[in-house]
Amino acid sequence: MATQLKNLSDFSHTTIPNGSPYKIAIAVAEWNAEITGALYNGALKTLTDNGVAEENITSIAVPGTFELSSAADMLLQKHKNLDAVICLGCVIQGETRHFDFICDAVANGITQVSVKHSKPVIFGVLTTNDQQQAIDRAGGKHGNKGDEAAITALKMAELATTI
Ligand SMILES: Nc1c(NC[C@H](O)[C@H](O)[C@H](O)CO)[nH]c(=O)[nH]c1=O
Ligand SMILES: CC(=O)[C@@H](O)COP(=O)(O)O
Repeated sequence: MATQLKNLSDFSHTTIPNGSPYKIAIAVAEWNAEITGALYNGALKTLTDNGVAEENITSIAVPGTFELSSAADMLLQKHKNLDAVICLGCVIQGETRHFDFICDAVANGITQVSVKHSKPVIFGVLTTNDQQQAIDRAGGKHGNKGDEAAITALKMAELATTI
């Protein structure tokens, strides 16, 4: 179902795992900072609301969305006890093909880092046609994708302990 039809931040809230056992990192892109700041605030609140201790959350900033996968790799390399990394960014379509290269690179990069480390690396990246679509998904009428990324991190962290 498309986001247009639903506020996805409401999904599965009844089954969010208790986050108290987990250590989570958040990497956030500085590009489109108003949007990524809102994603970050949503993710942070969702983690702490669900029991993740503040001292168990590591936050770092990177210049742009393109840098998120290498940042996630560095975090997982350095902090072996992390249970998940949440990557937050916002790429807005411009006039050229730049958008496609960044989106492809970050989606593939995050997948590769996740598989390399066998750890959840969450794709909390907005890839929108315009600024309004981004606003709508960063605490606007379609919810906050930062919340969803945090819930996904908790679900995947729990899955890793049960598999
Ligand atoms: N245009 C957007 C960018 N561009 C910057 C790249 O992410 C990257 O930092 C640069 O190419 C250097 O490697 N980043 C975004 O997050 N959002 C954009 O819309
Ligand atoms: C990611 C983009 O498409 C954008 O920020 C770059 O803009 P442009 O393609 O107009 O150079």
